[in-house]
Amino acid sequence: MNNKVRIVEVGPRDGLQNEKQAISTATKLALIERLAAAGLRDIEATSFVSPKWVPQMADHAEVMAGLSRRPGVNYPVLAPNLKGFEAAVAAGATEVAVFAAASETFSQRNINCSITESIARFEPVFEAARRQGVRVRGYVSCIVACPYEGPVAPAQVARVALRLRELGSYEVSLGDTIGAGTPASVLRMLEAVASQVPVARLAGHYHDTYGMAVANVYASYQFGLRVFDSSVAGLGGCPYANGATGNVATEDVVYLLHGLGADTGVDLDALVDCGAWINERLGRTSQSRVSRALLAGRPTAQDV
Ligand SMILES: CC(C)(COP(=O)([O-])OP(=O)([O-])OC[C@H]1O[C@@H](n2cnc3c(N)ncnc32)[C@H](O)[C@@H]1OP(=O)([O-])[O-])[C@@H](O)C(=O)NCCC(=O)NCCSC(=O)C[C@@](C)(O)CC(=O)[O-]
Repeated sequence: MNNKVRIVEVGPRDGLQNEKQAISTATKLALIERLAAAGLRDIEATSFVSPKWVPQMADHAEVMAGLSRRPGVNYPVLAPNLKGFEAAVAAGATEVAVFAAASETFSQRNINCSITESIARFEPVFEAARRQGVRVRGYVSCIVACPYEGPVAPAQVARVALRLRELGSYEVSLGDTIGAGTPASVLRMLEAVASQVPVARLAGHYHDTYGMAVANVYASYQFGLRVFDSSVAGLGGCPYANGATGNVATEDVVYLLHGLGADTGVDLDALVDCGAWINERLGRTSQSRVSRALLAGRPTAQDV
């Protein structure tokens, strides 16, 4: 079986979008550059959403203008509608991500419209993207549970994922937004989604609120997924769920996958240094267990 895994690093976007403190554009760019130097080839750089809704991403055009754009590295951005798409492309984006939810209430709170309305807003984005040769990724949030509605039916996740795929998403990323999933609930969801969308077109995007994210990555890898979203040092949080933590830490995903014999192309030591650097900048402690262990000089599975 294919052992190549693509990691989509979402730290500069999902990880930073909820940070209340001011983070300079220079710091964001330095983070992106360090991630690229550590071997990440897909780095979600920013989002072209309303600065009234997400002030931390208001410098999206400056971030895009300042990228060093290493060959072979993609810098996708979020775009919730045509306005965001046009601004993203004008800023030099060659890949965008639209984001829907499997829960009506979450859709309303996150993007101020119903699921059906969100799909209608995405249609012109896909059309424009096709004309301009821009790749589009689709996200589905609340793939296991919604902070307002509780458990979400796997069939509903499959419906939204299929619609995003039919519209032209090259890949659909499945977001456990509040990190409530367990391998059992994630696998139930994956079985439903995989009956509509090929596994090779799916990505796992798991938050770590309940400490289950690495287990969910493992279960999904065994199921056949080969693309995972993660955030260096586990940066992030969710504004819609009290106490929700960030994405699964990239360091933990890389350590897990390398232990399974998978090839991520990521240099774990350089990634750990990058995580330590951004944590120091933000005054945070790492959410990555692997990073904490390595920085404390503990032996790795390769040593013992
Ligand atoms: C989607 C909207 C814009 C709708 O917001 P709205 O208020 O319904 O939009 P509107 O079309 O009525 O426009 C209202 C104002 O927003 C402006 N506007 C309209 N569109 C844009 C745009 N693209 N960029 C900049 N400005 C925009 C528009 O020009 C207007 O400006 P005004 O006339 O009041 O000055 C808003 O709800 C929004 O920006 N929401 C932010 C959502 C967000 O970024 N959430 C976090 C990312 S999703 C996520 O984290 C989950 C994920 C992907 O990681 C997966 C997972 O873990 O589940």
